[in-house]
Amino acid sequence: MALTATSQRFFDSNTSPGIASRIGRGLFATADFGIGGDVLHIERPFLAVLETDRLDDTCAGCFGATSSEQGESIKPLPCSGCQVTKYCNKTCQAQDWNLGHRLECPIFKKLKPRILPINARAVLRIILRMSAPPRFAFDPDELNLFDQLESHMDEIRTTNAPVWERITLSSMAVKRYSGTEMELEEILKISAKLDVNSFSLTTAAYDRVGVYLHPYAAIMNHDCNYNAIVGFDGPEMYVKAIRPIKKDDQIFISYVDATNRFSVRNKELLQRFYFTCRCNKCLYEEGEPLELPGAVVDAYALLESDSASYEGDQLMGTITNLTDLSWSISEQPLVAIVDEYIATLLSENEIASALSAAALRYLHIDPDLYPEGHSLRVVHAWALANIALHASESRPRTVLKVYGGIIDGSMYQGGEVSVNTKFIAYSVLNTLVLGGNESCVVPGLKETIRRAYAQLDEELRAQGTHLREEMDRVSGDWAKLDRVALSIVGKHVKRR
Ligand SMILES: C[S@@+](CC[C@H](N)C(=O)[O-])C[C@H]1O[C@@H](n2cnc3c(N)ncnc32)[C@H](O)[C@@H]1O
Repeated sequence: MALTATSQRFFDSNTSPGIASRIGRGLFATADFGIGGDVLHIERPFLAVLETDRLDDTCAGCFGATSSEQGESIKPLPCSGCQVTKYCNKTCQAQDWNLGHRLECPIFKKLKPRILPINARAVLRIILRMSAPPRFAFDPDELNLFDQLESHMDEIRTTNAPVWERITLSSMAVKRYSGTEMELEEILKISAKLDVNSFSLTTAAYDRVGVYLHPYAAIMNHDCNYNAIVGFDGPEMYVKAIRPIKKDDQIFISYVDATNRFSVRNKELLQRFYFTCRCNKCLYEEGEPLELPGAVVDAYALLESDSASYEGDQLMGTITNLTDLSWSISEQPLVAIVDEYIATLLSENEIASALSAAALRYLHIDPDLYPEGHSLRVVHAWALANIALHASESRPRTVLKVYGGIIDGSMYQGGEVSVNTKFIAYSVLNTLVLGGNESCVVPGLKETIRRAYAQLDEELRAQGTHLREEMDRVSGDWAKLDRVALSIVGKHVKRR
């Protein structure tokens, strides 16, 4: 299983594969890591393919990293051969060309205007590179690792008819369009491996743009109480420690949203990855009551429906129904409903309400759910700063609604308050950049945050505003924002 010097060129790792008790192979630390430490950094993907609906607006070489590096959005231009994939520049194009586009480009061109679905494009690329001349083929060591991955093919075939049908159809399409002599059964196995071993390819801020596979990263096992987190900076994958990891500890990531209840996590792990989790958290929570209150069942049903149809008022109603039950604000499904509420308010251009909800997440939900420096905590703080900056564009102070209700047993009247949103943004960015906490976000996002902070700092100084002298007013605004945020879930919510 050792990798030779050929493969090591493409990734840095202080890990080594080993046998994990009862769950096959796993990756183990060969050094100590502090929070934010780079457990694994893979520069060159084995496979990274865009979602079909991102092909038009996202570069298939850097996956948006060049735009965020330059601080402005770049409109990618189509490949002159197939016109299907698009690129920021020649460097991005060459990157994708060498990772397999040269092999698939004529097939995409022939199929136009039809575009194969993401899974079929991913499997096609694997098949083409497997049979390509050595110059264009996979690194032999990486391919050898890919061969060893589990496929769970029999479980998929016997227990998940819709997935099996999708895998079968896309494998048949790949066989036909690639002209490969590989047996269909072999292609089916590759498709199944992709399904159970791939990662969501995301932007640095965790928006899904495609699918990613690397057979070394795929050795990492899952634990609902994970110690490392995956992030992407364009095509580069980072795995960072979210808490201190000691040499010889096993590296665990979470394959699913670990903030979910036991039953939800387990259903997802079984349906998507075909295993029953054996981690300590699951063993401990296994006996959780199955009967959930009606409002909770309704909230889960809402989360399973199409998010494009959500409305802010409807989500606020769901939040109220859950808080009426004294449901904790850092317990699912309330956490996911608040996330959807923020996204929906932004799409409705309800910036002031989105700011209040993002403040609730920043001040009261994330600190309960994630350790300091956890990527999602940083990404949510960055979102709050951006919403506040957006609000400050129209007027310096934003009026926010306070809902009436009971907080800590005291009755609060509803009403309005106003806050200086530029100061709110500045203090969030200041904490992110100078707060002294190690963060698990990828270098590209760290740099983007640092640049935004420097720019705002310069702007405020040029206006003669010195935040140190404004501290009283800034803390006053935070106190108001806190009141606004808590009033969203006001009834019965205890302060931490
Ligand atoms: C992506 S692979 C990880 C590497 C795998 N252990 C191997 O030996 O190749 C995922 C598979 O590992 C096993 N696995 C990972 N985490 C597990 C967990 N928490 N509980 C039980 N099985 C787990 C399951 O068989 C799962 O399908």
